[in-house]
Amino acid sequence: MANTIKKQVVLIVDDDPVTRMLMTQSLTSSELQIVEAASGEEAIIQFTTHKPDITLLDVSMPGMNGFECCAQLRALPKGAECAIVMVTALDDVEDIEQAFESGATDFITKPLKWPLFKHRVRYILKANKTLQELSLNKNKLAKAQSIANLVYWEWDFESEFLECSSDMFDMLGFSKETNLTVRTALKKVHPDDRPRLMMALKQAVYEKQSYDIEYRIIRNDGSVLFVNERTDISFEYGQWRMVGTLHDITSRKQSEQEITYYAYYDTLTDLPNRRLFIEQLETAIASAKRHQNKFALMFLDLDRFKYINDTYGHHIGDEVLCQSAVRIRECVRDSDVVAKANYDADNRVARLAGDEFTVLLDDVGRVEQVAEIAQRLIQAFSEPFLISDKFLHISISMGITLFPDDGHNVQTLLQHADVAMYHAKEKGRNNYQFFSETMNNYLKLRLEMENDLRIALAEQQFEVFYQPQYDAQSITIVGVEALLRWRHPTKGLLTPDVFIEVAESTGLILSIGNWVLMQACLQVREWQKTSGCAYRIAVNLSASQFTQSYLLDTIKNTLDVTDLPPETLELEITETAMLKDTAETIPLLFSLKKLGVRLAIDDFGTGYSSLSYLKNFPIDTLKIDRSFVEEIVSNTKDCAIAQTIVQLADNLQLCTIAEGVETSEQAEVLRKLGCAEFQGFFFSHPMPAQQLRLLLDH
Ligand SMILES: Nc1nc2c(ncn2[C@@H]2O[C@@H]3COP(=O)(O)O[C@H]4[C@@H](O)[C@H](n5cnc6c(=O)[nH]c(N)nc65)O[C@@H]4COP(=O)(O)O[C@H]3[C@H]2O)c(=O)[nH]1
Repeated sequence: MANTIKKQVVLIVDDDPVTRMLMTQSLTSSELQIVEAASGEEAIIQFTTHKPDITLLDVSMPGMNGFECCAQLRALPKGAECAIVMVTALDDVEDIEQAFESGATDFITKPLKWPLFKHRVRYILKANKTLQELSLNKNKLAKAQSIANLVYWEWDFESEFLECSSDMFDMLGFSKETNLTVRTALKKVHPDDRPRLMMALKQAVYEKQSYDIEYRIIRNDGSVLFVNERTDISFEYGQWRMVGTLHDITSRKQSEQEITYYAYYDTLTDLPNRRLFIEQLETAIASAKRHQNKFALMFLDLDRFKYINDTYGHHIGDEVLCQSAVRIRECVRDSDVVAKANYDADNRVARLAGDEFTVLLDDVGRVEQVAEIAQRLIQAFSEPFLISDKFLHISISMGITLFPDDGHNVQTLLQHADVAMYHAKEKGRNNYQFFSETMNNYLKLRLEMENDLRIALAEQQFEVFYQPQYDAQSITIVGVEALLRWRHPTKGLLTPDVFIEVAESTGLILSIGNWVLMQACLQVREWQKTSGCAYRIAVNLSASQFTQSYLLDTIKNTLDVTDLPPETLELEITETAMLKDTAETIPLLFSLKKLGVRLAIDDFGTGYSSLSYLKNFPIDTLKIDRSFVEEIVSNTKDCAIAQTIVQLADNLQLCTIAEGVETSEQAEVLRKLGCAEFQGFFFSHPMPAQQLRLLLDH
């Protein structure tokens, strides 16, 4: 392909044809295209058509003179980029000044020196091209800088003024006319960042060390701009100078802050999350070690939160968490302990997960102070939460550990606070507990037990024992109570008092309970079939089994599978379980009753003893608790209570069965009181199925 170099265009404007001709002759070459105009008016037309690179413009022409023409050419498109050289015969200073004022690039005087003329024109063309390229590059640079949010400045160390790009005035909030000095620019820097920048500047001036730092600028409207300043120091033309760029990194900083927020804060409550809390705890440990002081860690858990979430839905649950966060914060904000340590109280509270919160109290002098705050927190939750027109009562259980007394590292402190919190839950919730080593051992045992229970279930280490229940008059067996036993591989045969509570709290009781139910029904059905007697089987239901929505289906299914006559199955439920949530339990009791099974209240007299519920509930039997039977012979009060229970049962046409009958005297008193049935060691201990079969056979 031919290499076509674009010719540069020269416009010659002169009313004298001879001058035009001579100029053309002098300039004619393969690189230049010559265009002529005989007047200012024609020059405008030619200029618009050819867009020349240089215009040689005669000053004195009839009509529009050279100055006027020059001014008009400059206003045309591309007019600013063309070199306009005034050709004047008048070697007069005023003319020259007027020429520049009207926008001329240069001037040549007549008479023209022809050997020099073409060199002069070529030189001006070249210079103009370089200038244009320079201006183009400058524009490109300015554009690039503006895209990159970059401004620049220059400082020659000796002067106090800064030379800067126009965008820098905007960035700092100065008008473009401002004579910007280092001092005035520094005033815009955030006071916290200023000393750092001044230090860098000093090193630059005295040690010629360039710098690269980030700092904040406060703009006139108060908004904060984050900038990154990079500098370069050089020695040029006998002078030290420093060039710097300022990069607006505000959006990057904001993104960084956002990322940090998501990484370190809980978006629901705005509290520090687990990660930030662990870092704070580490810092607290390091600081307490350095200053040899104490701090406290509180571990809070909302009581019944799961219930609220399940009952009212997650949006209410979330609101509870938010309001709880506010209450905890408020309590801690007022705390003298936190104020004393000059820490940001808001950051002392964290949300670890779900309904678990922590509070760090620094520089604790006396443990009593911590107890006061704990009490204040408990108090703060005594007021109900108002959420979506509902008043919800939520309490907290709290475990407290102290550094260094209860642990030296994050893990131990947290673990022990958790143990203490667990203990608070066990103590009936809505309270706080300080950690103690005994507590720890106890909980370790519990954990072991929980583990063993799972194994027991998987490896079928459970057994059902049966204790006969006798008719008080005939002393014949009318039924049996199924009682769970655990044949532990190392600890031997265990009774429920050792493990039932752990099974309850871990939920394992559900699987265990279902297993007992099935096992007992199968067994008693077999006895019924072989003996032809309608023996009754009493099975204990734990509170959690009783609140399971599928209890009814479980019972139905067990009856179906075992073919047991429903009226021979008696479900023993404690008073407490039955009265926990009567809105739910009453319909359930009626549904169970509809299946035909019998219902007994276990340990009657030890719970609420609210007699009013008896007439509302479809109950068949009251079991007189062992505690009343124990001293029934010697203690008149116990005897009176037993009597009242029997009379009450009679009035309501319920059956009574006395538990824990150990002596014939007790049996005698109870018989006289009118108690219908007996169960106790005096008659028979709980025993394995094979053993009981022998008893039944007799
Ligand atoms: N001192 C004394 N005690 C007597 C006498 N007669 C019977 N007992 C004991 O009294 C308890 C009666 O059972 P409970 O009140 O339902 O109390 C039961 C019941 O609440 C619970 N339990 C037992 N088996 C199960 C089960 O399968 N599921 C559930 N949820 N709980 C069970 O464990 C509790 C304790 O059961 P056990 O240790 O088997 O203890 C049994 C029995 O061995 C006596 O004359 N003197």
